[in-house]
Amino acid sequence: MIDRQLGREAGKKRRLLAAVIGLGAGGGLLAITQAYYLTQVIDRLFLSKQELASVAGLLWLLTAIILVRAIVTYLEGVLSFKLAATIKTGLRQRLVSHLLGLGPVTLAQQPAGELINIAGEGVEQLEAYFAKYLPQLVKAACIPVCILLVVWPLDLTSALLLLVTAPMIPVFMLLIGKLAEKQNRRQWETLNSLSAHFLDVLSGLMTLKLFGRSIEQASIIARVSKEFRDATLNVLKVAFLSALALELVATISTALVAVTVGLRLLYGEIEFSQAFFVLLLAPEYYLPLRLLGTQFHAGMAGKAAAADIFRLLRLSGSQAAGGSAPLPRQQQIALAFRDVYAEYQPGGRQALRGISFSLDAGQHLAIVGPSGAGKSTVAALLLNFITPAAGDIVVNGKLLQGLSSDDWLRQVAFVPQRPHLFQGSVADNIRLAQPDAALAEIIRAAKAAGAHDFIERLPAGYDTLIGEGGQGLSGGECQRLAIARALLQDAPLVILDEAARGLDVHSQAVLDKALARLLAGRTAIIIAHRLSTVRQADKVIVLADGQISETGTHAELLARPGLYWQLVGASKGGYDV
Ligand SMILES: Nc1ncnc2c1ncn2[C@@H]1O[C@H](COP(=O)(O)OP(=O)(O)OP(=O)(O)O)[C@@H](O)[C@H]1O
Repeated sequence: MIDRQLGREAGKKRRLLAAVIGLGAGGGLLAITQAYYLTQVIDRLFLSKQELASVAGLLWLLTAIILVRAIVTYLEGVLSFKLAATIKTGLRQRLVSHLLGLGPVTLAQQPAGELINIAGEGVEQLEAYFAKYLPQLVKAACIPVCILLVVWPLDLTSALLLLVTAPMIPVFMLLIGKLAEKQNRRQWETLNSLSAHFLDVLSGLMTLKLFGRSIEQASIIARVSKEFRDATLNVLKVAFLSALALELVATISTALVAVTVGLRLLYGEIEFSQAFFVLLLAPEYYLPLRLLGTQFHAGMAGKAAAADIFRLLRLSGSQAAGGSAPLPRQQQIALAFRDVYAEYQPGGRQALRGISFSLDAGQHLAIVGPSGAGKSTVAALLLNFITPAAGDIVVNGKLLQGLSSDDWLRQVAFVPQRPHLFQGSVADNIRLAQPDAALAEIIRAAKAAGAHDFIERLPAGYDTLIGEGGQGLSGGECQRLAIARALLQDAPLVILDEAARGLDVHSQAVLDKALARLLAGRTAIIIAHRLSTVRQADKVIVLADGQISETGTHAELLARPGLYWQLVGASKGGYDV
């Protein structure tokens, strides 16, 4: 009935949990006390015909008990929501930092819509589990036992009736529990798939429109939505059915106690005060069990979401953890790959097989090769997105695996083909590389990146909002912003994934100048797509199927009829792969 992992989470907040349990049990004891004093008041007033004044003390006590009971119920509600909120916040923070720690490669393998749903709606589902289901479960375990202990010495027949009928409720719950769990799981999975599909369609809308497939996708979303509606209706059906059955069991059981007590009262086998006390306690006895039945489904929904939350928390990533050796800021960086192998899944296809090369400080290396040859994997290794499966990467004589990842990544500027612009101002997007940079430094970097002029033309200059929901920028403009970021970072190693094609002559000339400023005096690894870039590189390596097929300068490579010669020849001297 308690999910082990969620139980462990609650156990971490022992004090709050104990307070919630204490208040719940306290509320139960107060209900018994209230019933006792109410019996006393009625007995003295109506059967013993005492004056109202003689029971004034009892009435005050009764009022105080009712008041304290209300306060206890209120506090229990507040604390159980606090317990749920604390666990939810902690779990969501853990989940987000774990997902970020997995790195971009592993994260890209998970459906984004599903991740958003699990971290958002999934964690929210736990509120009902911790704030309602769990406290109710504890109350259902404590309060009936307390009432039974009170009724037993007073009236054995009623006590036996209570004892025999009570287990019917949990037994019935267990019986429908499996069905409810299955339905909740199905509903949750359908919601996950709906979110994943919707996000997929949104991000690929342009492609879908181009191929005229957007209507088809809309009907797929409609179908999944219908599945979700059906799954929700099934959950509700089970919930209504079980609530009805539980109410029925509780009502019949209460009536059974009432009838036997009434008959015995009629034949004088039991005193009025005893009978009335038992009658008042009987509904209080079944109430926690009945309420547990209604909270049960909320609990099952939380359990279904929890399974996914903990699955993600167990997921291990391919991101290199890095070592602990500090790497103070280096003026220059020399690099060497020694027989490096790489794979994206343990035991999976090898993306790089025995790569070795070295690069002196300040040298520029161009990596060329057909699609899928492993060019981006070299960059992914240097950016610690993945760990080498074998072999060593050496930075200024030290093993990269042993170096602090934060220290290392501060010294690497990465300019991807399609840089991501975050929601925020232009200045904030450039400042990403150095959060405390002054505006003057940002403008200097933007000028060197050839971005200043177009930024000035934007509606609010450096304060213009870009990214999602903001002003759109062209591909060339985005690249120049990324170069400005890299210039501001002023890192000794630059990794550049050159955009393949698409810029007009003027924009390309501006971009080339910006790149020349960025690369000057720095060690650089360039995933090259243009012949002009390869020509200027100090070294070129040609990758094919994860291995180095040739290495040399542009002139040396062109002099022999190898893969490079073929690549350049195929592009009629323009090399644009
Ligand atoms: N995230 C990933 N998960 C699994 N396999 C991957 C992943 N990224 C790349 N690969 C595989 O690794 C191999 C090398 O890919 P890589 O992206 O390094 O090639 P590339 O030369 O950069 O190609 P392109 O020029 O098309 O970008 C390919 O077989 C590819 O399918």
